[in-house]
Amino acid sequence: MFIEPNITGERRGWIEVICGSMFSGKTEELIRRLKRARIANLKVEIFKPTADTRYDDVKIVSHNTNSVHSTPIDNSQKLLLLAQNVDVVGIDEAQFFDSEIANVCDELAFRGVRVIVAGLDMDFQGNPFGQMPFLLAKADYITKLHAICVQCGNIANYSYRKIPNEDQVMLGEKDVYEPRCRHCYKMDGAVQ
Ligand SMILES: Nc1ncnc2c1ncn2[C@@H]1O[C@H](COP(=O)(O)OP(=O)(O)O)[C@@H](O)[C@H]1O
Ligand SMILES: Cc1cn([C@H]2C[C@H](O)[C@@H](COP(=O)(O)O)O2)c(=O)[nH]c1=O
Ligand SMILES: [Zn+2]
Repeated sequence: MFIEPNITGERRGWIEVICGSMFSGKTEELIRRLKRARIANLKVEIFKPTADTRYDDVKIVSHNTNSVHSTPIDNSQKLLLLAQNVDVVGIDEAQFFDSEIANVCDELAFRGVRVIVAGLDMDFQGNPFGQMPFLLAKADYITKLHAICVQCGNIANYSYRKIPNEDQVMLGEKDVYEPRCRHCYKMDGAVQ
């Protein structure tokens, strides 16, 4: 479990990235860390991309219906304006943000903000998703989570798409995706 660094005195910023497959618990872990920051009386702001309308237009919602209020934004630069005088910034579904998201998070961290980012490291084809590789490169702390493979019960690293659609972006839940381990992901031809 991630334990917050114990920093006293001068405010210091950093970037935490929470990654993994769908259903691995990224949103739950993001919510857990943000709630703890609020318990510590820190000023917290939470953002998600406007593209993510799956469960709710405004809230961040985990697959087990845990939720927190967030601000949807269509451009990562808006974080620099909206996150002024904030101690902690939470960002969900980071894979959907534009090419500046990693630089924006870096700038926030240099300003002294604790930035907690959650996102899919791989798309359904097992390729790096969006700007996640850049966020992972700039992160001070990385947590990689795993779901349970619905086929065999081992730990799952992949998000298997059950529907024949080649677009990288396709919003969905259990109707479209299932978490699978490497072996079960390969079994159904997801790897050539
Ligand atoms: N196959 C699975 N493996 C693990 N968790 C699952 C699975 N199917 C459903 N869940 C539920 O999903 C929750 C995690 O949801 P969430 O935090 O939204 O994940 P993520 O953001 O990584 O997609 C788990 O606590 C569990 O209740
Ligand atoms: C693998 C994969 C996923 N997506 C979409 C599906 C969901 O709407 C989100 C992931 O949400 P979660 O919080 O991680 O469960 O991303 C996609 O568009 N393309 C993909 O390849
Ligand atoms: Zn499996």
